[in-house]
Amino acid sequence: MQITIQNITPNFFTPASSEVWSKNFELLPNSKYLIKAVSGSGKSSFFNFLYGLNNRYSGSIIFEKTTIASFSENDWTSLRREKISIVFQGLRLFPELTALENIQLKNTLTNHKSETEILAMLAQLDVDQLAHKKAETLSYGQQQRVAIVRALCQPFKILLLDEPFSHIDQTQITNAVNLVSQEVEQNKATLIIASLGDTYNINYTKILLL
Ligand SMILES: Nc1ncnc2c1ncn2[C@@H]1O[C@H](COP(=O)(O)OP(=O)(O)OP(=O)(O)O)[C@@H](O)[C@H]1O
Repeated sequence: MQITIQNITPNFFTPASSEVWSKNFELLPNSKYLIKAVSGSGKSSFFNFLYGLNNRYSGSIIFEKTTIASFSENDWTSLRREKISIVFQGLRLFPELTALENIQLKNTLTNHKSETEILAMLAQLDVDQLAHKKAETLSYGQQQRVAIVRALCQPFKILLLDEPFSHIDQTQITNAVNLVSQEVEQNKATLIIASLGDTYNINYTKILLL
């Protein structure tokens, strides 16, 4: 899904000059982007704008030909079920549910993956043995890997990952990047990763400094 950004600026803080704020640019389907940000420069705010959780900005964000400011809550619900997926910086797993229950809660909305496929993805990130453990008992790096798998358990045209690998070791980052890349290509999606510095060895269409 093509995303057109037209001159957006947050209303609740004054951002420093960057390649995102107050600029016009497009994010293309089948492409990978890195938002390389300084802490506090607004990358989580930018993701919240794209995910429809915050509309306190001037300018326009356009999905294909429609400005997202015109979407109703119902529009957002169906977009978040079938078109746009996210790993939040804070993950937002349900602590009392197991890793697998967290994933299935999302997956059952569209029955996107079978349980066998979900367990295979968890195995690819070396957390399959934790499938039946409560999320709150997992380390942050293990929770990150569960949240990544959860985000892949729906159809999507846009995948937003906010510092998704910050607590994961290099071997597992490589495995996670491979899994994410494979799913992004299958979905012909736009991948947008935010990071404070690491580039994760991904061949980006463009790196934007924020
Ligand atoms: N609800 C809010 N009300 C007022 N100011 C806010 C709000 N949310 C964020 N801010 C401010 O907006 C700026 C950007 O915050 P944001 O969380 O988007 O940054 P970030 O780049 O993701 O930071 P980090 O990398 O440290 O997580 C900060 O100055 C923050 O204090």
